[in-house]
Amino acid sequence: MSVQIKICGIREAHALEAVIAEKADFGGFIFHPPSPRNLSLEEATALITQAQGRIQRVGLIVNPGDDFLDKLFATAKLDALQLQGSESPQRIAEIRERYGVKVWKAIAVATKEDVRRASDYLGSADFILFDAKTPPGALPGGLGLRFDWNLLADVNLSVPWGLAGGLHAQNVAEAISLTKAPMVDVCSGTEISPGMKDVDKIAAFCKAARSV
Ligand SMILES: O=C(O)c1ccccc1NCC(=O)[C@H](O)[C@H](O)COP(=O)(O)O
Repeated sequence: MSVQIKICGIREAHALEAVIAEKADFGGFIFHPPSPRNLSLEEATALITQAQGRIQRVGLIVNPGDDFLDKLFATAKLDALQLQGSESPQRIAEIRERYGVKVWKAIAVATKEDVRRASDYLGSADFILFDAKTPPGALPGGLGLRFDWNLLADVNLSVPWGLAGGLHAQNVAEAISLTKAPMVDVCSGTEISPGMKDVDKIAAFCKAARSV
């Protein structure tokens, strides 16, 4: 089976059309006000409706409270929620149960110990995304930083997983060959500047990921 692809940080209708045209598997929509890719509920609802039945829609959020999630799920129909903060396995189980949505957990990786932390989420998360750990005080993702892919050499999880962090068209094939990641996630590697997607970079990334 070929690698699955998620293009994250979609903000514009034409970028979403490009992601769908390239047959990416997942489109990511970010709800995090400090991010240059942040969407209002209104903006997100338009994109999520445009994407319905054409690509799986993943909402990305950091340590969300129920107030925000209640509003989000009242307006937007997401296929999965990606949690990028310090959410505990208990909180993930709670969100899954309360909203009846698949929950992905992003694990911030700098060391082997970080990779081992993924096992804490088996039984609560539906999907594990290994992403690069970012510096204290910085955004928890979308910075184009990568980690040592060798840290994933013996990953063997009972849930699906993916690789993120600093991927782009020029390195994604090597990353897949080395890690055997079944899914790759990219944000800044498909942009000309933070939050501005580029259709040629989206196409090049998808082509390179499928070349392995
Ligand atoms: O992208 C953001 O702005 C962002 C903000 C807050 C939390 C997470 C964020 N992105 C997470 C992603 O899923 C990215 O695709 C992932 O971190 C990889 O980003 P990049 O290294 O830029 O490809």
